[in-house]
Amino acid sequence: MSDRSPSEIARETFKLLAVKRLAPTPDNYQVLYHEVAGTLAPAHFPSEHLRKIAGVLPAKNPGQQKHLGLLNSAINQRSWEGVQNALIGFAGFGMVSSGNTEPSPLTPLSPAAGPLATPEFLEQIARLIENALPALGNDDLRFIEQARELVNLLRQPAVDLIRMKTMLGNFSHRLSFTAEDQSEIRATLLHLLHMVFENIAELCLDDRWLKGQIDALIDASTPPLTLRRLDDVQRRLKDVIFKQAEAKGRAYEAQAQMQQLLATFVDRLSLMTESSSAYHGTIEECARQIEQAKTLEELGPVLQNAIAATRHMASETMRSRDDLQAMRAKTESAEAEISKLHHELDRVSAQARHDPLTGALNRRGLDEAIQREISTARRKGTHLCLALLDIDNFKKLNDDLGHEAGDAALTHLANVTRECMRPQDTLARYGGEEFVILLPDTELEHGIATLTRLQRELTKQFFLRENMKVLITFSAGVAQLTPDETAIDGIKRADQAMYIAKRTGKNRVLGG
Ligand SMILES: Nc1nc2c(ncn2[C@@H]2O[C@H](COP(=O)(O)OP(=O)(O)OP(=O)(O)O)[C@@H](O)[C@H]2O)c(=O)[nH]1
Repeated sequence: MSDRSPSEIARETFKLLAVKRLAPTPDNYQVLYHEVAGTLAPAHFPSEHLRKIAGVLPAKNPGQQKHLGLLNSAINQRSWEGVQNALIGFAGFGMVSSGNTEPSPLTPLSPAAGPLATPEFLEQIARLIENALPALGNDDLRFIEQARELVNLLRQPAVDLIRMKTMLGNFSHRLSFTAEDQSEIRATLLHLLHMVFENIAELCLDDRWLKGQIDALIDASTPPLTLRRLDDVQRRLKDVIFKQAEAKGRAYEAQAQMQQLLATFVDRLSLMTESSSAYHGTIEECARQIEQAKTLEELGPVLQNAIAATRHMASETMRSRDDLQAMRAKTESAEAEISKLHHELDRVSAQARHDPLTGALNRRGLDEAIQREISTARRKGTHLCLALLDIDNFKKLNDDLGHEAGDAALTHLANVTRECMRPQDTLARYGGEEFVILLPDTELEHGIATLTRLQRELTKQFFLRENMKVLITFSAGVAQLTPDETAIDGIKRADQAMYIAKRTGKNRVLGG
């Protein structure tokens, strides 16, 4: 330790700074001071560098400003501990300050919290978990409980991050199992559904309509699934169930008819047996009396008896024959009625929700689809467009090329439209040569663009008839449904726009 006075040491230090050509900074001065004084220099403290860092740190809110102030004063005091605390405080701003119950982004959640662990960020994780839950089903009660606990914890004003980390880890572990289970269950259910369809197909080999529907069902329920395709499965299945219920009813009816016929037949048979055994008895008795008769007078009453018994027997037989004939006629007429019903049913069920010619939905199918789309759009707050298109000069096409060509042109249009549509769009045959397209989540401008694209597509994909390229054009009206408009009003607006498109030259798409 030097015995010189501090002012002497200071003078010596300044000389040394000059000799060593060092800048007279506080750090350099301090180091040389201790060298001259022979005292132990404290560890180097990079005040200048730390001040530079403090200078570039953001001070966007009072919390950051406060901790920057603390940092600067710690640098001035050359306190590593103060610097460390100020930096941790700066990084973890965003917790409830003492004495204040309101969540505040100004104070740290905990020393371990990073700058992202703000209440907003934690709320996002809580919502993510809540939104994911419905997709994972309700089977695993422990999993749901765990998720709820986690969501509650995330929403607490002062989050224990260590506990949250452990719970998030456990949750994510369980989530992976549950998600795997769900995917397995889905695949197995689909497999079962296919088996059910195949089984129905086996049972109705003789019914071409049902077989066609079953093939379509198997096709529509093959992944990748979309809500639209599942909806198609549902509608087709309803048709199949309807038709099978009717077929079962018919089978019961035929069976009851048969039973009645057999019962009458057995009745008649027993009556005839009774009458014929009585008749045989009478005839045998007559034969015995004839054998024993000695005179012609004795034979008279016996013959009378025999004739009466024979007449009775003949009339009984006639009655039974008439009854059976009437029964047969009744059965035949019932059979004819059933067969008529069968044909009617074939026609009705084939058209239950799909148009048999184009495969598009029919009016009934459209009514259901439109109601569903309207409620989805209202629930999600999205836009729904309805487009109504009518083929131009279709009568001429029919007249020039024949009705069959007209049918083929309708099918062609439906096929090209389906190719152009998104999976969530719906095509329905509204009338003879009129179609409706439902465009969910679509604003008017995009609805019009979609129909214009379909027009262009039809100029590329010609309808071919006897090696002739026939251009099919249409006029269309598009309406975007307003929040409280009914399906009928929406279609009416689209129809009016389509009508104007026809009146103003055809082959046009107009907004309604
Ligand atoms: N081939 C066929 N023709 C049909 C069908 N449904 C309706 N039609 C015919 O479509 C034609 C429609 O004729 P119009 O209503 O005069 O319409 P258009 O000839 O297209 O005239 P614009 O609409 O003014 O362009 C009629 O001749 C109907 O017989 C069908 O399923 N198949």
